[in-house]
Amino acid sequence: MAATESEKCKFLIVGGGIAGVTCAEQLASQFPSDEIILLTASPLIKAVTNFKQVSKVLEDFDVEEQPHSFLEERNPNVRVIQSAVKALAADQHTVCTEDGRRYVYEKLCICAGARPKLITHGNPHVLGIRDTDSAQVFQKRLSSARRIAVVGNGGIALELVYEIEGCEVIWAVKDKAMGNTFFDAGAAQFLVPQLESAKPKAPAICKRTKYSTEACFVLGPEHQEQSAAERGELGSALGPDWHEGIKLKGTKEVSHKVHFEYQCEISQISYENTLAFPEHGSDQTESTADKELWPVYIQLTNGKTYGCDFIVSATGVIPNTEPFVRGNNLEVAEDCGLKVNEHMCTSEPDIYAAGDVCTTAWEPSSLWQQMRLWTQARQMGWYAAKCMAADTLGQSIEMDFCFELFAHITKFFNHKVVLLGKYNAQGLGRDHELLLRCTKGHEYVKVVMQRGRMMGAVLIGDTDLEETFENLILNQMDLSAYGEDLLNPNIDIEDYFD
Ligand SMILES: Cc1cc2nc3c(=O)[nH]c(=O)nc-3n(C[C@H](O)[C@H](O)[C@H](O)COP(=O)(O)OP(=O)(O)OC[C@H]3O[C@@H](n4cnc5c(N)ncnc54)[C@H](O)[C@@H]3O)c2cc1C
Ligand SMILES: NC(=O)C1=CN([C@@H]2O[C@H](COP(=O)(O)OP(=O)(O)OC[C@H]3O[C@@H](n4cnc5c(N)ncnc54)[C@H](O)[C@@H]3O)[C@@H](O)[C@H]2O)C=CC1
Repeated sequence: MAATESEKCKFLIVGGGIAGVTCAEQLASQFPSDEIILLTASPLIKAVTNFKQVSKVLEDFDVEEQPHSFLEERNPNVRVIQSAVKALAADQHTVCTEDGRRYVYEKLCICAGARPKLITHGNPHVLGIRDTDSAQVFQKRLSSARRIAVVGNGGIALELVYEIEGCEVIWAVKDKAMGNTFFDAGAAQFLVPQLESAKPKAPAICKRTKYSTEACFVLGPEHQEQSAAERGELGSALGPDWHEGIKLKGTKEVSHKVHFEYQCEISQISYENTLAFPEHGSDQTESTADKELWPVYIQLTNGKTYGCDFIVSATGVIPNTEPFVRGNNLEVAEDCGLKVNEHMCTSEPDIYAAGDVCTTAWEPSSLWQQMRLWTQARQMGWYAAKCMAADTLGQSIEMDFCFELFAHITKFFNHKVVLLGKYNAQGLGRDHELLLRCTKGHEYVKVVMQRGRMMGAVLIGDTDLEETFENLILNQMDLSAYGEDLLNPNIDIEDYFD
């Protein structure tokens, strides 16, 4: 195709992450005689394999990072083109890519994901982790580090502070307890002792989504200092177990050495040898009183200062919307995601969005909330394809059942973690109560009840309760009569409700 030529297609998908690939595959199976074009900025795509519906809403699947040919071989009517979208003209149904090509679509699904929302940009001492490339840069910098600072209190920070060995970690946490996006102070208290002991030799086996990559963790010279994101390239997001097989080790002979600084943020960053911060502002802990020189210094809002080798900003994500929003009437939410309605449609005709790039703007079920996670990226990609197909065929479609109940299975600090419904009583106001069961080092079970109904649960450890609780939350049965017996370990709760 000549550089100025346009190519027409019925379905155009942008993004080779889970959302885009799932959307393309679903459309390919529904429209076997139409070509589906998938445009992606990244050289590899994410393929979902071994998908199993474990229960009504819990899913289990593997994710593999694969070359484009893998998707084309699985779906002969999908063509993958590696080129980043530079502009969208929604009124002309046209997308332009960085290599000067134009694609005229009938229906477009934007699945461009997100990138780290760093505390500051352009600072070589502040790293974000998103894709294989940025993980490689992090690993390389860590290998020569004595002390790093981690800022943020969500998924990435939780994983890092547990996985890093041989390096002191200063963890600046905005909240009163760690892990605020996933659990409450009680669960945090249950998990903290894991940081004070050495990591077990073998990781706990936890049946849940697995991640593997074809790309090996060997750095080319061009990757040594800068991540692809810093070079303006956009890779797709890592997922569960991304750190397995990578050595996350610094220069010291320690297992875990995490120093918590709660309820504070970084207020200032200063560079090599400048020692810009008055020492009287620091407390005289081992960490702050030392006279070692560091490449970078952080000042916290609690007045303390620390020197470190670099800082990891694990402070959430920002959706990749710029090339799509410019010049169009796409509505954008407060978190910068493309707003989508209950049919995954944006505010522009024939444009859909799914995964991390979008923000759900429909009235959600009382037991569901959006979180930028793998499972939701897959579900949205799949459902967006169903909606695109229904609109093309003039059919109606109902919201998929997966949006009825929030469900997430993951692993933190070598424990299986299951989150269901309003697991942190999100939006329930004061009108709720919590039931707790905890065996130190073994399991932590928290149930959120409202007017006798189960609204959510946090299950840490091998509790085996997820399916039963999923059912109890979904059927909204009045459980007042059972009281605290709901969590009585001597009662087989499954028999109760059979
Ligand atoms: C370190 C890390 C660990 C995680 N761990 C978990 C976990 O344990 N469990 C979990 O559920 N979730 C986890 N997540 C979140 C999960 O990975 C994401 O929510 C999910 O992968 C998002 O998928 P996506 O397809 O929406 O976006 P992405 O995977 O980001 O894919 C976006 C795609 O769009 C392409 N793209 C972007 N802009 C353009 C453009 N202009 N033109 C063309 N292509 C473009 C990119 O190249 C990429 O292929 C983790 C995330 C990170 C960063
Ligand atoms: N096991 C899992 O399910 C995992 C999921 N993920 C996902 O990957 C994505 C990226 O992960 P994270 O960056 O950890 O995002 P996150 O959204 O999970 O957490 C961001 C954290 O940063 C804090 N924060 C925001 N701005 C801050 C600031 N200026 N100073 C201090 N703290 C600040 C927030 O309060 C929050 O605690 C998320 O969508 C997350 O859900 C990541 C790792 C593991």
